[in-house]
Amino acid sequence: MVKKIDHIGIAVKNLAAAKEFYEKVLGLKVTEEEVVEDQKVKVAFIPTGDSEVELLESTTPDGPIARYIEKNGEGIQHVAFRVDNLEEKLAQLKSQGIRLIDEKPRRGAGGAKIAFLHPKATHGTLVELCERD
Ligand SMILES: C[C@@H](C(=O)O)C(=O)SCCNC(=O)CCNC(=O)[C@H](O)C(C)(C)COP(=O)(O)OP(=O)(O)OC[C@H]1O[C@@H](n2cnc3c(N)ncnc32)[C@H](O)[C@@H]1OP(=O)(O)O
Ligand SMILES: [Co+2]
Repeated sequence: MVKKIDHIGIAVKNLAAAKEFYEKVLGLKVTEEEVVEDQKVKVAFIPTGDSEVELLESTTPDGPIARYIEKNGEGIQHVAFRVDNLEEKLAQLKSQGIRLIDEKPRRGAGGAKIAFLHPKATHGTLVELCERD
């Protein structure tokens, strides 16, 4: 079951500069920062009520965030939905013929289990599913 929007993933060129906008201008607070090597990103999480903003800076010129910015500029790169059982959800989507980027859960920020669905299968949005303890 999908529970809520877990986070909105925003691709930025410079994490420090973007953090400054969210903290100093919007008055929000970054609570966690982490490098996720598997995704070639450095992330900062900003809670906003029941969901979070995830700022993403690429750690390499060839990662998904670098490629996204190259094509589109900075902006919303994905929407992440919280699910209670990721493996079960992926099996269901697979049986429905939905194009998955990740057929098995990967390790995301904060130790979450994550998997991406292809934007061509979702009416144009890169969707992340995530399960947290
Ligand atoms: C840390 C973790 C966490 O939360 O814990 C994260 O979030 S990591 C977040 C970063 N990691 C990821 O994004 C991993 C999953 N992403 C990927 O595997 C890739 O970025 C893909 C989504 C498959 C795109 O790959 P690539 O750029 O090589 O493909 P491409 O440029 O040929 O794109 C294929 C088609 O999808 C579209 N497309 C590409 N990226 C898109 C996006 N972010 N949102 C919507 N559409 C997108 C392109 O415009 C193109 O459409 P047209 O053919 O019509 O032109
Ligand atoms: Co994410």
